[in-house]
Amino acid sequence: MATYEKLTVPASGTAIRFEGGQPIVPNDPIIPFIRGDGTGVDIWPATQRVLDAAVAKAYGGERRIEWFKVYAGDEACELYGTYQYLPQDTLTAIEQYGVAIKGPLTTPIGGGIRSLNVALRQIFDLYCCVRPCRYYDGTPSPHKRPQDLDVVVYRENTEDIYMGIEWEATDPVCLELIAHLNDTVIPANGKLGNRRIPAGAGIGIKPVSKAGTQRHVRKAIRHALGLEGAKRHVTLVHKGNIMKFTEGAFRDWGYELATTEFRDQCITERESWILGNLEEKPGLSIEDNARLIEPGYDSLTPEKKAAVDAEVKAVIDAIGASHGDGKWKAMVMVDDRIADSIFQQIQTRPQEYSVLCTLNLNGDYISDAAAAVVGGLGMAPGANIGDNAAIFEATHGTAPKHAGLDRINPGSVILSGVMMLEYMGWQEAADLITAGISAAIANKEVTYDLARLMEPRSEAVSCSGFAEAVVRHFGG
Ligand SMILES: NC(=O)C1=CN([C@@H]2O[C@H](COP(=O)(O)OP(=O)(O)OC[C@H]3O[C@@H](n4cnc5c(N)ncnc54)[C@H](OP(=O)(O)O)[C@@H]3O)[C@@H](O)[C@H]2O)C=CC1
Ligand SMILES: O=C(O)CCC(=O)C(=O)O
Ligand SMILES: [Mg+2]
Repeated sequence: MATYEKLTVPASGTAIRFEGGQPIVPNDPIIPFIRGDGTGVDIWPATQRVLDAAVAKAYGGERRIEWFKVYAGDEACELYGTYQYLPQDTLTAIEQYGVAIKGPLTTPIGGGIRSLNVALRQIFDLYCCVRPCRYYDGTPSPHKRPQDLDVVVYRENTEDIYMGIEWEATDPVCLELIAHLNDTVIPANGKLGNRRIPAGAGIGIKPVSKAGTQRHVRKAIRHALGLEGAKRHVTLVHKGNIMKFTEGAFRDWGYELATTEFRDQCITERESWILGNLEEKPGLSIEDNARLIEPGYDSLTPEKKAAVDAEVKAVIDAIGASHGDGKWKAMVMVDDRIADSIFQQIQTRPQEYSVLCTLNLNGDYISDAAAAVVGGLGMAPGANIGDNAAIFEATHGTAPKHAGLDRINPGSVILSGVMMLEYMGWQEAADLITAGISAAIANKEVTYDLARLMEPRSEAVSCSGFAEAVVRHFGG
């Protein structure tokens, strides 16, 4: 039995345990929660109110959540002492109970502590950050057709520059590292010419591993396998043209996984072109097929032409029988897009995308951008999922200027709670909340962020008022 310095475990309730990466959920799970900094004081109570009411209504007392208050951020320092931002008690509780939910936590810019949010993801190896972005009818949006965007951002959560391995420009270790790189490592590479890291630079390291990439892509593909029609689609989003051995490798390792472990269930975009061309023109030669899939084929060098020809032949030989004759159309399509391009495409051609599988930093940016399309950060939920734990949290931060005013939109944390209920298999309670949110919005009972976008502008309800509206509208 775990011991706690300052926490009191709920008198009743049972721990969720994990088997083979899946949660085994009792009827009375103990769930640790972190209130959060800034607007956490507003959005957490609103969320708890909605989750409890939904569980009570859905299961009539047969199931209930036993909330276990744990501390992080400013609140933790008040209870545990200065600089105790992430006490061991909190880590022990999350480890013991497995599924937790949190409000946002402040991270200072530049110096000061490193992100507690990122630390929690790393400590519990929550390698997938899952952030769905879909439109709720009636939500005002700056976009003409926000309903066309329905994507899930799968953001790798433990690697990339978010690992926080970096050195300040004035740190003697940084100076030593730069000297070593400039004098030994860069010249030894042979391809870096006379490039030098400028004096006075800070240094950050961007690790991206094959194992880290593939366990993440695996979850993204499994997610797509549960979808239907054109939504069975995973896009590997990267900046591999510039960062070839990190972002480019992410793409390559993603395709490798799709075409080995998921070979029977996946088709890549290029493979689909090759098989599609053959279906349209059954006698098509290898060379003509190659010409159709490779823009500028006729201007390529003989070696490059031969490589495209070989690719076409290899695809037809390997999967022509298993995936051809249109069978590939029912499979998960795996393609890739360069990250800057995806930012414009989710605005100009949102209906073409479904699961956006990204590295850590790209996913951070894209999840905020996608949220903006469907009405802003007030409706942007998220989950951090690993094999032995999961922590649910909104995409947004602490929004400090709104803290304590009972006006911020609690929708993102409430929807993160919906994701938690779904993860636990409590779909009936989750559905009540989704219906309640949809109806509250349709009824224009919304917080300031959505009210100011409504035309005509509507009267805003408070944060707690929105929670009450959601509960009132559980029936839809
Ligand atoms: N996972 C986490 O805990 C995260 C923590 N952070 C941290 O939060 C702090 C503040 O970050 P900041 O850059 O200001 O970003 P925030 O996401 O906290 O807020 C930026 C703006 O987004 C809008 N917004 C945010 N949340 C909501 C909401 N629930 N409802 C409606 N609108 C919302 C508000 O816009 P407006 O005022 O125009 O209405 C707000 O001023 C930083 O310390 C940052 O590191 C940031 C992201 C995630
Ligand atoms: O941890 C933080 O302060 C910011 C994290 C963030 O922006 C995110 O997870 O989306
Ligand atoms: Mg972010």
